[in-house]
Amino acid sequence: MMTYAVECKNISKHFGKTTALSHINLNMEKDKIYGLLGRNGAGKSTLLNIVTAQTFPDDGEVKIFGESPYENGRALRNICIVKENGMFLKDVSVTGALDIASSFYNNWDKKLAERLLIEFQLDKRKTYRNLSLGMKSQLGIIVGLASRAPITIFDEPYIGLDAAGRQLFYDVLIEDYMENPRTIILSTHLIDEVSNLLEDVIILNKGEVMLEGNSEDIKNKAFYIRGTKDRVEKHISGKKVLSKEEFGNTMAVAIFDSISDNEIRAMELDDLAISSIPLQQLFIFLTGGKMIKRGDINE
Ligand SMILES: Nc1ncnc2c1ncn2[C@@H]1O[C@H](COP(=O)(O)OP(=O)(O)OP(=O)(O)O)[C@@H](O)[C@H]1O
Repeated sequence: MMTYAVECKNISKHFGKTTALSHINLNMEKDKIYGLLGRNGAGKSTLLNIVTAQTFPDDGEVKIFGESPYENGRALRNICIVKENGMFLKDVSVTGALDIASSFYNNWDKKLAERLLIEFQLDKRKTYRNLSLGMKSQLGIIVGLASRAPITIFDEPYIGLDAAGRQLFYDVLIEDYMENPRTIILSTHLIDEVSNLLEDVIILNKGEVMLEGNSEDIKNKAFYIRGTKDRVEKHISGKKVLSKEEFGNTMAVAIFDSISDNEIRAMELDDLAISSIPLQQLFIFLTGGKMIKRGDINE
């Protein structure tokens, strides 16, 4: 039987009357990059806090490489979570923070940490309290990447980081992942920026898994189709339509469904324009207010 890097079985979590997570079932494989996506309040951080044993679920079970992470130091050394703040004590210096991290993670890569300090131009002597928002993000990213932890989680890691800093993060992440594969979970709102990095996507919506799967497979089901109204309607009959707009005799629809090569050829013969929907736009269609349940999407 396959041992997953992360297994979530029927996890639910409530805060008072708020349901943060409801019956979450997920398996994440070893050595894969996952995107954990969801609107504000969807439950992403709560799920990641449960996976890293920082919060207890009300119900359900988490396993990290087959073991419960709760009060299990050995399992926790396999996980590095980088969050937007609160990573280190205020008086610790950048050097001190890296020393602490290096003693915790078995696969710590000192050279990578030093290279990133130079590339980010982060002053090693500064204490955590004196770092700017972006510098705190830089330190978190250095720790996350240099930890080489078998499960590395980035929960919105780049608050305050400029576009060049984020690009550096993505570039080093993919470069180092190719040489040292591990399970990486990226939770972010900047979907366009990371969509090419993600092998699998998990979309949480209102505490439930709305969609999960291979990102290429998902992108291959998401199309805009545009043409004369009657022809568009003929070809989309029976397909799952995410949005529909009409301009006079023209209709533009966004669909999320399997389309065969034959169907594409038939649409082209009818002069319909077909283009793919970027992941970020698909995310907006799926989570943009309308309640679409998992069962409506995953056949
Ligand atoms: N400690 C807490 N006490 C009370 N409610 C909480 C607590 N933590 C989370 N919640 C609630 O649980 C829900 C999920 O929150 P969570 O932080 O997991 O969402 P998120 O997807 O990470 O959101 P964001 O993208 O805004 O960070 C929200 O309704 C939130 O208000």
